[in-house]
Amino acid sequence: MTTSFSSLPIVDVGALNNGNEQDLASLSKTLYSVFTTTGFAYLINVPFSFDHDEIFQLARDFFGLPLERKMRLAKKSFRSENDNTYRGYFPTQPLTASDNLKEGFEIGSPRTQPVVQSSLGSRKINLSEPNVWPNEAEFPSRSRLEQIYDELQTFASQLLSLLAVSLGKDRDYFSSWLQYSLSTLRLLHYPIVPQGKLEYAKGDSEDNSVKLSCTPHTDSGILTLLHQDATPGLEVLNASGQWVPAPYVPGSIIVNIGDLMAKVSGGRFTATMHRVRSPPPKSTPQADACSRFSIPFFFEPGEMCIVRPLNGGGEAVAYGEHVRKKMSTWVEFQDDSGYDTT
Ligand SMILES: O=C(O)CCC(=O)C(=O)O
Ligand SMILES: [Fe+2]
Repeated sequence: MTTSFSSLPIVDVGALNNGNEQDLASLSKTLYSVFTTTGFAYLINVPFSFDHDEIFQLARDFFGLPLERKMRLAKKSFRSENDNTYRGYFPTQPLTASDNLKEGFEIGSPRTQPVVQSSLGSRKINLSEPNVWPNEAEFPSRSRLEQIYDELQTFASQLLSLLAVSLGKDRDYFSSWLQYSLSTLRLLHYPIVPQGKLEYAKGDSEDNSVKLSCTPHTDSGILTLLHQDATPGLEVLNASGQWVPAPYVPGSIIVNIGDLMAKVSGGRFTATMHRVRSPPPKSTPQADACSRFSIPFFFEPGEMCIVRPLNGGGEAVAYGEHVRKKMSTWVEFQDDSGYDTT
């Protein structure tokens, strides 16, 4: 259960670099405490070869491509002649999702994954399909993004080991989950919403004039590592029903628990609801436009990984089934021929 927190805790993960056993044990306890209360935290001293500026420059480079080039990478639901169903680009959908106004580019594992035929059947979405990329000349950063994917996967796996220990298991308890992991690195861009097109959040008792670019949700997987830029917007729901802002803290990333890990922990860890407010509109035509970029990394097990609560209660489910069920609520998997061409 979440608590009535008023800000997110900041956790120093430097112990993962120094490898000191006592520090690691203490970090494991801290993570347990955070994930059983807020479900969300800032992490500092993260062990990456890239910094904030570099990763957001890559996102700006991608979204700066002409729409027609990005649409060549669009998922089949947006461009029927394309083969990719799960990885690739999705455009903004102002007609069906004006309170979810975002474009995105999604990358799975850089390594080829075996297609799980038995789970594919007649289904439209192939969770294990290869990535699609712009050509090298228009976007030379493919290998850098693949490297970033791998670094995020390694770091998330280290956190998972600490979570296993915090739940009374061996460090390697969840390792088998990660064969053919479906983790997704998602570049996101929330454009400025033109005045007059702003959608109001429904049933928001706290403030009826909230404009959203990403509706309230929990993430599906094990945990999410989020890079966000300095444009505010992310808000996290506390136990009192208040939306607590979670703006960028310089040098940090955010971590939050997904549904899967909440389930496996028998409800001890909490998958906390969050949403994103629309970037503020330009106050005058001369004012600087300040659209928002964010880069979540959804850390996920393999499609066939069987997930069951550690305490033995509840039903066992294959992760692929869990994620397919959840997908029906994701805006980028709802067809919309009226994608934004502006
Ligand atoms: O943009 C953000 O800050 C959060 C995005 C998010 O929650 C998501 O994509 O699941
Ligand atoms: Fe999310």
